[in-house]
Amino acid sequence: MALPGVKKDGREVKIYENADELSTDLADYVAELSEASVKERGVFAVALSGGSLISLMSKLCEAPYSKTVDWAKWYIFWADERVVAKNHADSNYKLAKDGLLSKVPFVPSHVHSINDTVSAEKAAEDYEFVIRQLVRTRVISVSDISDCPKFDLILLGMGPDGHVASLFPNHPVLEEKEEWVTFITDSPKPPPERITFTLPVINSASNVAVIVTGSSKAETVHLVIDDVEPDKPSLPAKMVQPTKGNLVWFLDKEAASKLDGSKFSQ
Ligand SMILES: O=C1O[C@H](COP(=O)(O)O)[C@@H](O)[C@H](O)[C@H]1O
Repeated sequence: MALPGVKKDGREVKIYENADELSTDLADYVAELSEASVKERGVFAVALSGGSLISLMSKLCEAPYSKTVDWAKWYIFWADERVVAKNHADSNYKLAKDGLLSKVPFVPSHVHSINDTVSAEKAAEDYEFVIRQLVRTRVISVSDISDCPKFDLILLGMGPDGHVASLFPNHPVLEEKEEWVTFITDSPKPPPERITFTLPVINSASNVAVIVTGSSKAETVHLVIDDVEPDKPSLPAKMVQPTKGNLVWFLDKEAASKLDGSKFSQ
């Protein structure tokens, strides 16, 4: 069960005793959104990230969710991907395949991984093309205030430097307003070549969840959520502000340890 959290500026912050409790509630949250979306639209379009997120989603592959979630209605995407072969240890697809996709009955043709045989630039272009096709057929909704895709759920992690997806601090792609998917070849965290959803796409989603654990990220969580130095250039995680969608932060106690305590009394 979450410790007392807070709802602020449309953003919900949930804090858990440990990663195990976070994982249980995250499974519940994703399963509920899946059910609501399938009821409303007949499908659930969800974008994953890599990193620690996938092991924190493991409870979704266990009972009761393994049986109750309508996996056949899921369409899977990646909010970011490293441009490496799909069987490479750095691949976000491989991470999800080993930890998630191989454990429950997803429809293989609904799993939209990147083209790993081309350059980062071409992979981003191809991925945006695939998303455009699925927006056209309404597998992915469209935002009513921009022409951006409106994913039912985008799941993000956050690095200690405040990066989300492959949007890194001070990188020019933070300014990208036209493309839905872009690429970088100079990631400060290896591997250097990556593709990533842009901020307009992330901020057009119906639901965005940022899942963060561990004390190494506590200072950045504090800077982002307590809005320290609001006038300074933003950390990428601080720029995640869905225009009309819901934003939920899932934190364990360590990641939340530097938050202003007063903000978390009910
Ligand atoms: O490089 C990446 O890092 C972030 C954060 O990873 P974490 O292991 O610190 O949670 C991840 O969300 C992103 O997808 C990945 O490519």
